[in-house]
Amino acid sequence: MSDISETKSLSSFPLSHGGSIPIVAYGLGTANYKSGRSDLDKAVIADTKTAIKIGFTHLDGAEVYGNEEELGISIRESGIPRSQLFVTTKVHKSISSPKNALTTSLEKLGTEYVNLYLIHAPFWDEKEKGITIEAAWQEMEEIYREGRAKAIGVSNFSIPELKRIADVAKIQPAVNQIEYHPYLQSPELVAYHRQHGILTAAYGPLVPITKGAPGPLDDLITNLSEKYSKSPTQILLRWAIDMGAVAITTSSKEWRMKEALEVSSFKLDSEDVENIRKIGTQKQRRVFWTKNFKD
Ligand SMILES: NC(=O)C1=CN([C@@H]2O[C@H](COP(=O)(O)OP(=O)(O)OC[C@H]3O[C@@H](n4cnc5c(N)ncnc54)[C@H](O)[C@@H]3O)[C@@H](O)[C@H]2O)C=CC1
Ligand SMILES: O=CCc1c[nH]c2ccccc12
Repeated sequence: MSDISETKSLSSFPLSHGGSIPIVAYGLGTANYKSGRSDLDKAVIADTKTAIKIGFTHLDGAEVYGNEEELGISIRESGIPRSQLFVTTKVHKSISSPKNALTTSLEKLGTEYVNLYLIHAPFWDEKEKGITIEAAWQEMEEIYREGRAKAIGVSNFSIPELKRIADVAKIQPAVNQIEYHPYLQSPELVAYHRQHGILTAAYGPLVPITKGAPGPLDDLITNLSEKYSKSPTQILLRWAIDMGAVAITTSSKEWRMKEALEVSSFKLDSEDVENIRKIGTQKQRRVFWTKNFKD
């Protein structure tokens, strides 16, 4: 992770594959995902266009969210040049061939490249899908060399899975997108990221005030909210960023989107970052992919 002192007033973090990644992302995967429908979801388009209009430049999509077409339309209709946006998508269902999967995703997105392409999760049956983690990563590297992804990475990978990649990689992952918040700090994994130049991207950053509430941080978050005149949401998003992670959040409400974007304009004092970290360790809560992780 980046050094905490370096994050002051930054709106992006550098990526090991070149370029930079905005510190806050708008996610299309929880509130927005589309299940089993073939028609366009107009609400997703409206919400995503609002997100782009008010200033989100980092958009977090995935094959399995079923809304890459909606994301593509939102980008085109936003009027913001593609070069000013940072678009992520991920492969999971079609992991048998990441290269073919990306071809389909790019068609749906209506763009020639993504800024970041991720293997969504290491949880697949290698015999059934006919591909190992090592072979999947080698295809990801080809995608990077082709220029169809400006950076490549993974999501939900643990240290043993990252080591399997490290053993064969010519290009190490730039990012591991994981569930990360004060109640799920995965310190060994995050230390591994730091040692190997992998940026942590945090999904579920608000778990302590959503599915993880109530909890030991409740009083501290209320106090810090008063101290900084910022909402509990902003305190938690900023905590993730001040720990060196990109914060991926979502909402269909414009005021919540604005609230999230405003976290670029302040920074928590280091003792407050540390207090949240310390008190957060009193509770452990994983919300996503709970059947797959062995911990
Ligand atoms: N790679 C992966 O496996 C995963 C990736 N993601 C990505 O991360 C994005 C964000 O994930 P989330 O966990 O939804 O993010 P999150 O932890 O930021 O939660 C967002 C939700 O919290 C609500 N919220 C905000 N402030 C609140 C408050 N004060 N009280 C109560 N509710 C509040 C919002 O309205 C929204 O519904 C997804 O859309 C997706 O793009 C999410 C899960 C897994
Ligand atoms: O990425 C977030 C979790 C997730 C995994 N598969 C799906 C499918 C649809 C929405 C979210 C997710």
